[in-house]
Amino acid sequence: MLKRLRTDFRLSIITLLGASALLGITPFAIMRFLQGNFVAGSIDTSILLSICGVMAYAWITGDTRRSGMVLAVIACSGAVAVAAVVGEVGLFWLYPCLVTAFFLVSPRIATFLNLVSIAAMTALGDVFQSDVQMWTFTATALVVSATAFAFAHRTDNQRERLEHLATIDPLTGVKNRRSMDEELNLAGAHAERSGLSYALVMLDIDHFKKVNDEYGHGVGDVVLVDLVTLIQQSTRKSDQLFRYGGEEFVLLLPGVDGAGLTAVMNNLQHIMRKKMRHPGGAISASFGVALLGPGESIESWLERADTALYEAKETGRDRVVFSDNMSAADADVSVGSPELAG
Ligand SMILES: Nc1nc2c(ncn2[C@@H]2O[C@H](COP(=O)(O)OP(=O)(O)OP(=O)(O)O)[C@@H](O)[C@H]2O)c(=O)[nH]1
Repeated sequence: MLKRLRTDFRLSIITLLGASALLGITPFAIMRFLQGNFVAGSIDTSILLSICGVMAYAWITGDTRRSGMVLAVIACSGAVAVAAVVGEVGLFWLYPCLVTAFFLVSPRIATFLNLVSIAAMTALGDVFQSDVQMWTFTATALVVSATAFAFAHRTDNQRERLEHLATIDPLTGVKNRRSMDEELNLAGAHAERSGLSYALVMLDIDHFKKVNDEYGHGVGDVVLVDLVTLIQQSTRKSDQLFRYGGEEFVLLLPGVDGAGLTAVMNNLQHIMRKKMRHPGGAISASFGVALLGPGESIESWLERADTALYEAKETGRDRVVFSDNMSAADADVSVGSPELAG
């Protein structure tokens, strides 16, 4: 439970808001019933129950996006309703609700909710003792909203930037190994649910060290970027390329097997041979290919592709080797040879 609170920011805000609502609104609900103000007491009770319901929904389903949205709407509309019933003292509740909305939904939606709530409050002219009080309230509420927006917008940008830094390889712009682990797990779960076939291609540039040694790291970097561009141009949009490390890449291909996979690999190798160049001439790559087997773990899948790549390197480079788990018939290659013509 504590781990979920630590790792899920929105869930922690929903829980904090729920706990604050329980502690902060309950005494007011009781007091209003005791004072005979049943309308205000009922509104407080409804807000309390709704917040508790949303909090329970968020914990059970993990859907904090929807829960956050509902909670932000409940908080803002609840504050307006309370002010409409109890008058001036109810105004103060809107301030925390305006700020909280920015923690629960996107800055744009929170701003919209803020403006609607402030406009609704201002429209309830009876709540205010004077015009000066009304405009003071409107101005201060707008200042609170604008400040909260600026803060939330900046935080969102920083979060996106951090996410980018943590998941994207800065040289080539493709996803890094960390993202790959997540995507492979998703692919495994999807394959189990839907039965869709997934192929994994591990590829490694041949004699890349020579390129670096002879022409410098700058030229090596250009070769890496060219390789990524070439693969992305030669594969489908749904295929995903990851930088596994150094000059090694992983290509995840959904929905291909058998003859289709053989054709994809033939095509890729053909294009690489034709177009991959460095100042000293052509550049080749070796490929290890594995199809995800039924019930197979991601680790075993990766290991089979890696073993196939190792075999491609050991048997001369510039070739494609299918993992031996893939039958020759599926791969549309001759029986007894797991590799395509090198
Ligand atoms: N330019 C550049 N080189 C890199 C980068 N990352 C790793 N390398 C280099 O890639 C080379 C990999 O060398 P090796 O592992 O010996 O592989 P190889 O020379 O391609 O040999 P084989 O794979 O056996 O064909 C090393 O020289 C690394 O310095 C990078 O981001 N940029």
